[in-house]
Amino acid sequence: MTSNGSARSVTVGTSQLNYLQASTLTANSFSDECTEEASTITEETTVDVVEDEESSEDSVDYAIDWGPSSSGPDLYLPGAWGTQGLEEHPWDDTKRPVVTFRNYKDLELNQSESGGVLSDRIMASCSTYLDKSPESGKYVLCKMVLSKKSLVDIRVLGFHHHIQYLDLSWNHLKNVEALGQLPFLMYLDLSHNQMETILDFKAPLNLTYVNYSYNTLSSLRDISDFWSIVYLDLSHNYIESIIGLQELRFLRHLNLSHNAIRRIENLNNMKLLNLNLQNNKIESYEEGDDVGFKTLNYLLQINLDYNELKSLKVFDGIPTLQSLKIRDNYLTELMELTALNQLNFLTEVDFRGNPIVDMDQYLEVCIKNVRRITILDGEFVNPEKKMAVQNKFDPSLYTAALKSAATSLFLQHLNDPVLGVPIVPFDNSYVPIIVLVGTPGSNKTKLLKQFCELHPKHVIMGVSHTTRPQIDDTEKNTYYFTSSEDFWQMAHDGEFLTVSQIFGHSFGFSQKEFGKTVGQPCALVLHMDMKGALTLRAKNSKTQLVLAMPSTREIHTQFICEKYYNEQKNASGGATLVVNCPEKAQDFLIASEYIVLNQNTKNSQLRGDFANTGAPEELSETGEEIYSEKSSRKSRFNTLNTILLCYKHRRKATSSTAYSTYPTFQTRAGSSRSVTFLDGSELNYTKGSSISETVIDENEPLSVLSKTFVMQKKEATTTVLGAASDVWTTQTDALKAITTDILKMRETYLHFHSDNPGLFSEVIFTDEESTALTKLTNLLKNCIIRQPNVASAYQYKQDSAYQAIIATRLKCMHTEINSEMSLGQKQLNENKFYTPKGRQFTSQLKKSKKEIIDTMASNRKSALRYKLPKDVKLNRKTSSIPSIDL
Ligand SMILES: Nc1ncnc2c1ncn2[C@@H]1O[C@H](COP(=O)(O)OP(=O)(O)OP(=O)(O)O)[C@@H](O)[C@H]1O
Repeated sequence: MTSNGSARSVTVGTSQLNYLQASTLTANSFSDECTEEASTITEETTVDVVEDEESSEDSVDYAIDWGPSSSGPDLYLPGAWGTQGLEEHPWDDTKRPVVTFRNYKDLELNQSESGGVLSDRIMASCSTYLDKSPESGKYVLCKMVLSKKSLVDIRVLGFHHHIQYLDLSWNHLKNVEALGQLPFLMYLDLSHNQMETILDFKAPLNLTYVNYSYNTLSSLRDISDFWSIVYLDLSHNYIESIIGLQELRFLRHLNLSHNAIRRIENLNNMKLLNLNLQNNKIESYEEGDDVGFKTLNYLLQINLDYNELKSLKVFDGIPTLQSLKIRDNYLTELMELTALNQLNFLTEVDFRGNPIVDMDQYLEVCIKNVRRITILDGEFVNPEKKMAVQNKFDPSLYTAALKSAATSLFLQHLNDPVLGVPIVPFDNSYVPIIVLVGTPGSNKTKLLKQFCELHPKHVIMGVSHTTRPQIDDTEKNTYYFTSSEDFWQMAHDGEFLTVSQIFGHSFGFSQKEFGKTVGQPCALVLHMDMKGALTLRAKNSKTQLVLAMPSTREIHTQFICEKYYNEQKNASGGATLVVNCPEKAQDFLIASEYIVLNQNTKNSQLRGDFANTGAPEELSETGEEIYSEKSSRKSRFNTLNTILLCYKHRRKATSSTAYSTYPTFQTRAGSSRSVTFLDGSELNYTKGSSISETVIDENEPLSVLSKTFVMQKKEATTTVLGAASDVWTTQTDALKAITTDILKMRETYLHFHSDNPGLFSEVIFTDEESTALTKLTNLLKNCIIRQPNVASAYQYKQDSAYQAIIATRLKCMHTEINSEMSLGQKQLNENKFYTPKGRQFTSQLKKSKKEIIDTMASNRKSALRYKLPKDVKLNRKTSSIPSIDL
């Protein structure tokens, strides 16, 4: 025997060889030739066996180390029959005793063998290890590597029904019916053949590995008979659609790459771990029962490289996904990445070769949406980068608060303090501050008011500024209701200590408001969200935080419902249109001009920027729309008692049946109008017709109860924007959404509390009022009494140092005024102010005036920057602590 490995001689006992011979003969019906050869081996015959490190493809002889005391039937062979499936590499030749009777290369092929007919001779030289037959208990050949043998006819395999492992790759096979007689077949490699049909033979009992890659399959069929398959490779074929695989409930690895598949379909409920669909023609995501990756609840890896995908929506419902490869597709929208933000286990994504990769902020958006990302486009994502992105888009409560504190400090420093206003440095304040911290809708405002009424002498309620509209008169003293412009002007002027955004509105607590407790023996009590409270805390560590929440989720939900929705009055429900109104609401018209409402609409309110969203009073002769104050949308809706609500306020919404009877704007009797929708379709309507389609997009969300629609007017055409299905929602849905938001916030706050022990001085339940008020009172006592220098803060205005500063500033101003006056006097003397004719300014005067203004400005600046002279010392008197009777 020849070999290409290192040869060694082993003495094999007769009984062993007889056994080998016998078992192989009985089990495999070897040819006579083979039998003869085996029977010529007698006692003490020396057989060449080979240790070979190369693959078994060349069917080299392998050694069997029988061991000194081993005898035939009692031989121990690892991996007894049926256990192979449990091992990692069940047919790994390097771990097992392997047998081959002859070397394939030594065979002189006869005519039929050369023609591609598989014979026992070839099989004997290509078989490898033994295993015990479950039928006879004798050892039989189980592994057959028949790769690259130019095979066309493998019918002889039908006589070897113990084969478990069969490698038939790189042959010319078209028909494999004979495999139907191998009931124990587990591993089948038929890659690189000419197969046109998939698994066209009787299903073995436990086939687990199937490789049909590089064949000519153009379609699939129902292969549910082969239910035991775990690994299925169908790559490099011509398959156009995925069918017939759904019943393979043990299938874990499916390779369909390099085919002509256009749709991801018929994969529902499969337990795949690994799916390779690269190099196909998958284009778009379609909605449907059997399309997409629905209910693939085990999937870990998907490869969709080199397809034609434009959207990532298809990945929405794969909770377990860890790796997503989608190179060289047509992704052009960064927004698409938001589809991945629910995939909590996704750690590796590859978008190389897509247009989005070249977009600004690609990296940030990726990192933001794939929160656990570790490998992006083949490169490790640096944790610092991740942290930076997280701080930018989704900072932790602490980070957000610190950023906000830093911003407000920065703004304060940019702005000179206003002269004469006693601005108390917040960070050095001794004024006790108690902040009730909680989510919106937790009823803390009510509790706060009760607390202030309980201790009118010792508690001052801090009033914040807000851009949200006032709901009713009870809110009069709760906030300073401010326009957005004024609010942000104040913010930029550094007047706020905190700024928070809640449900699209801004809330700020001003330095000035804080100053109002100066000189009073009181504590300042206010309510805020967590970010605002932490900002105050960051600036003044003496701020006492109190977590104020309803005691249970159920009660919290109930409070939210009471606050944001009046269910009693909402008799008949109604559709809510979430309209995203652009800043210039005037550009929009509300479609249903007249809305007939039922009786229950007394509390309907118009909110938002609709004041000028008027429908035209009438049309002029030339078709122009004429507006008047009377026709403004606000007055119209007020008179008609229509329900138009800002979605973002979501409060006191009273719904009722609303009938849209007229289209948007008044058309002259009998005349008709047309509206062009997004998809280009047109809607014609005349006076009296009702319109039920709706849409809109962008910026501020508004709700419109009743089916109405909003359009953008552009000269002659009126276009309806957006897509109706996206924006319509019922009022109940809107309430659900806000409840979910707030309850989520509740969880975050509670976690924050448990993660930061000691941060909150007290926790109170807003639904247990008397206990809560007692706790607050005790806290108040502690706050006020334990402030050692409380009195000196109250004496601030009497502080001589403070007076010295003010005096100096006044002196500077005085100098400034004097210098202005003398300059004016000088010019007056020089007669530069007036023309001979009288009271008209000359250009020279204007110039002089400018000079005066400039001088004034620079004087004022220097006056304001005046620092405390070194010899003036702050002399805080520590007077006795005011008596507090609580
Ligand atoms: N200056 C501020 N900074 C930060 N958050 C603030 C500020 N003023 C008010 N808030 C918070 O804004 C949120 C919304 O205010 P709003 O008045 O709408 O609340 P609410 O729903 O009435 O609250 P509650 O039901 O707890 O009384 C509340 O959580 C409130 O505490």
